[in-house]
Amino acid sequence: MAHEITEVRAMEILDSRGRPTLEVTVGLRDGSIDVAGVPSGASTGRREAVERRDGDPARYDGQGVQGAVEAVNGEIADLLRGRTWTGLPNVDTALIDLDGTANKSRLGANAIVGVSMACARALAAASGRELWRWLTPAGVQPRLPVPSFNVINGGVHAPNPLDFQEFMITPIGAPSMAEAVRAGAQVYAALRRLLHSLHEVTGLGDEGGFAPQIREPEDALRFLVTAIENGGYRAGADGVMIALDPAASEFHHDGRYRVAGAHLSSSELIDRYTEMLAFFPIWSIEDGLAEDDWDGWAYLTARLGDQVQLVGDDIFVTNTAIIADAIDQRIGNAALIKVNQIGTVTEALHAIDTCRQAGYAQMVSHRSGETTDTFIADLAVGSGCGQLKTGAPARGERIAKYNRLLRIAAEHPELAYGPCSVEA
Ligand SMILES: O=C(O)[C@@H](CO)OP(=O)(O)O
Ligand SMILES: [Mg+2]
Repeated sequence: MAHEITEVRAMEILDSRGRPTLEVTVGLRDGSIDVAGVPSGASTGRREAVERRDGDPARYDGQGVQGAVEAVNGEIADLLRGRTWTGLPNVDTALIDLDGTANKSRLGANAIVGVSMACARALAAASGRELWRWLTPAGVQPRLPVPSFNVINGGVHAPNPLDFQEFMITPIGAPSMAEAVRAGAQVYAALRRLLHSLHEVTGLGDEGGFAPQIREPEDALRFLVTAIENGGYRAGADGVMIALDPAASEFHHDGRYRVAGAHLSSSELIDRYTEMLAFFPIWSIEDGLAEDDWDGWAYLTARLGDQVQLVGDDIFVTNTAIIADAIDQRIGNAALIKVNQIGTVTEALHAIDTCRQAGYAQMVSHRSGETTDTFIADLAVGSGCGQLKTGAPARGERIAKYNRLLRIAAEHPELAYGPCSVEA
């Protein structure tokens, strides 16, 4: 069904790091009106869609988004308003064409993604369906995703010497969404008690995980296993497993990986992962190597791809063309899906579909800078991908997503839960 867009506007709001971002409102002739908050990354891939920042040092240290706001209120509103649109792909294609660059840098990916998300919401409302249901592609079974809670933060997300960025706990063995969230919260509480007892600081990183003053990744893994057990769970496939996002592009310099003072080659870092897999219940490693190290990734995938999920984030940037190349070259076996990394909802759904066709798993993801927007919870459910990472079970902007999942689960007991997207 076609809809006339009658209203498109944006304003500057703050994200969870206290940096400006956009809130976009889209309204339709039938009266549906909806809003989206735009997230923002810190460890960004080189080939991501580019967010537009003002650069005026007098405003928010040059981080303002007034230019992107003006792009929405001006050029984009002029394009969309007063015209009838047959659906979101139609709107998203028009936005891509209007921008005219390969990386959405002219209007700004932050401007475009906000419009795309708000439009999706307004169109869903007009159809009388919940967003997750409206987002579900034909032939796909929606499902509740297993959550990965980022409970120890390092890298560029925390002021500690830990080089690996994210240490997540995934309640693989939980029987339901509600029990998975409960497990996340119990282990998080147990981890806080453990760190206190060790006189470690329990200050938080950008995604709400603790930021202890440790530097060896294995120390963080030991903390996690102890916290899982202290929280009353088994560390393993029938209980709570561990997912890592080293975000290796951030510590890759001059062909070497700098981990806790050591300068490792790709294969030495892969050896280190192999040892970690032998000693700890790790089921997923994201960005285990840098985005430019495709040879290393090929070797990593050949060595560990049948034992562990290998997720491409910085290397794939939710870009269907790059993912298709990676599939051809047997690089990784899963993709992280971030809507703002590619810039429109339609393209993110396309990336998910490309993965599904090739048997690559998909994990929908937040950004380290977030608002209380819960779009990704609906996207994770609607796409049927089976996996979502959205930070610690703490801090409002992360909790908003987990609480949205709890609400969907409570209202729809018919929805399956769990991480088996590839077969779905
Ligand atoms: O690397 C990542 O996966 C993300 C989200 O956790 O971080 P950022 O948003 O800073 O890119
Ligand atoms: Mg990542």
